Amino acid sequence: MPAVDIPGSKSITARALFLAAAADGVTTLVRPLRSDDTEGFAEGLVRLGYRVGRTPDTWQVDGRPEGPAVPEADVYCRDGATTARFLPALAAAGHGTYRFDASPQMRRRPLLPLTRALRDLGVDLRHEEAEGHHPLTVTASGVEGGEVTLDAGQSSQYLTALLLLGPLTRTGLRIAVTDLVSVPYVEITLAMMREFGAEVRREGNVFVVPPGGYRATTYRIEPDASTASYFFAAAAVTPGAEVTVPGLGTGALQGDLAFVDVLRRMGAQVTVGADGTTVRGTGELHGLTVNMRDISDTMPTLAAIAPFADGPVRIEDVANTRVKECDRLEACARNLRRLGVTVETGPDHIEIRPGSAAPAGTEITSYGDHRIVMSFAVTGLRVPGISFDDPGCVRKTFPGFHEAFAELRGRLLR
Ligand SMILES: O=C(O)C1=C[C@@H](OP(=O)(O)O)[C@@H](O)[C@H](O)C1
Ligand SMILES: C=C(OP(=O)(O)O)C(=O)O
Repeated sequence: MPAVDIPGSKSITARALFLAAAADGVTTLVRPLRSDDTEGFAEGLVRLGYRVGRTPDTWQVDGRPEGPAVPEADVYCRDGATTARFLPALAAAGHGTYRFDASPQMRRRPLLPLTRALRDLGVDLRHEEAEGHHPLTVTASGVEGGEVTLDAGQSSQYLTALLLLGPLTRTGLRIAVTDLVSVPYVEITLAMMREFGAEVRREGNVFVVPPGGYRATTYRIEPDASTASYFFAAAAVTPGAEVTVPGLGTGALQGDLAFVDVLRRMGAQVTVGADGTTVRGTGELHGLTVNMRDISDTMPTLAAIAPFADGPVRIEDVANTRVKECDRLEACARNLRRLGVTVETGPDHIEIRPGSAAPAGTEITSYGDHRIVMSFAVTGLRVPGISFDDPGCVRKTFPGFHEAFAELRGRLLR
C-alpha cells in the first residue's frame, strides 16, 4: 500500500502566514508548504517588515497587531492569487504606503470586487493600470470597519481577504455576500481564524466579524488535498493499485478531499479514515455528471482521467476556472482534443466523451498552469508519449512533483 508524502496545503499555509503576521506574539507553522506561491507570500511579509524565520520544517513569524513595520514597501506577489488578494487587505490595516505588483499571469486575473469593497470601507486604494488588476497601491491608515456588500461569484478569495481583515478593524465588519464560489475555502478561513482566537459568525449571507485581533499559536499545516488529487487519480486509473495519503482524513479542513467521492462514484474503492485516505483502482471507471463548484481546482484532474471512463464525463458549474492561472476549461479541452478525445465546452461546463480509439501521446500545452501539467501527468500513466512544453510550472505549488510522481509511477506499474 504505497503511502505518498504530500507537501503542505497552499491555502492553509497562506492563511497561517497572514494570521501569524497579524497575531500578538510569535507563531510557529509546522510543515508549511515550500513552493513559489507560499515563499512569495512569506517574502511579501518580509517586504512589509515582518520577521519570518524559516527552517525546512517550521516557519516562525513575529506577529505585529499594529500592521507592517515599514512606512513604505514594494511587494511582488509572483503568480500567487492568495498573496495578491490577501496581502493588500493586511496592509490596509497598517499605516503606510504599500505598492503591490504581480506576474503577467496574475496581473490578468481579476480582483475588482475586493478592491471595491476595500474602498467602500474607506481604504485609499489606487490601481496603476487597469481597474481591478495589479499593480495597485494602498495608502493605509487603519480600517474603521462597517458594513460592505461583496460579489464573490468569481473568487472566494475576495471574501477570505475581507474576513481575515475583520478582526484588525476598529469596529468590526459585516460582509453581505451576493454570490459565492468555492465555499469550502471560506470554511477553511473561518476555522483557522477561530484557531487564532478570533470570533466570526455567519448569519445567512452575512458574515459578522467583531474586532479583537488574533492570538499567536503553533499551527500544523495538513497535506495539500488538491495536490493529493493527482495521486488518488493515479490509483483510480491503475487496476489493482492503491495509494494512501497520510494526514488527510475525516478531520481534514480542505474541501478538495471530496475529490475522492467523485472517484468513488466512478468505481474506485475509497476509504477515508481518521489518519488518512486510501484510493484503490478497481479497473472500473464510470462516466458521470458532477457539479464541481465547491472543488474546482480538481476539475482538470478529473478532465485528464475522463478519457479512460466507460461513458461521458460532464463537469458542471465551473465558470470561474476560466479566470485561474489560465482558462482551464479551454486548456483542458484543447489538450484533450490533441490526444484525440472528443470534448464539448460551454460557459461553465466541459463534457468529455471517451471514444473507442485509445488516446494518442502528444506534447501538452501547459499555459503556465501547474494544475494542467500535474493533471495530464496522470493521463501519462496510461498514454505513452505525453510530454510538457513547460514542466517546471509545477513550482507554484509542488516543485518536487515530477520526482514524486515518477516514484509513484515506478511503484504502481511495477
Ligand atoms: O482561498 C484559497 O486558498 C483558494 C480558493 C480557491 O479559489 P477561488 O475562490 O478563486 O475559486 C482555489 O481555487 C485556490 O486555489 C485557493
Ligand atoms: C487557482 C489556484 O491558485 P490561486 O491561489 O493562484 O488562485 C490553484 O492553485 O489552482
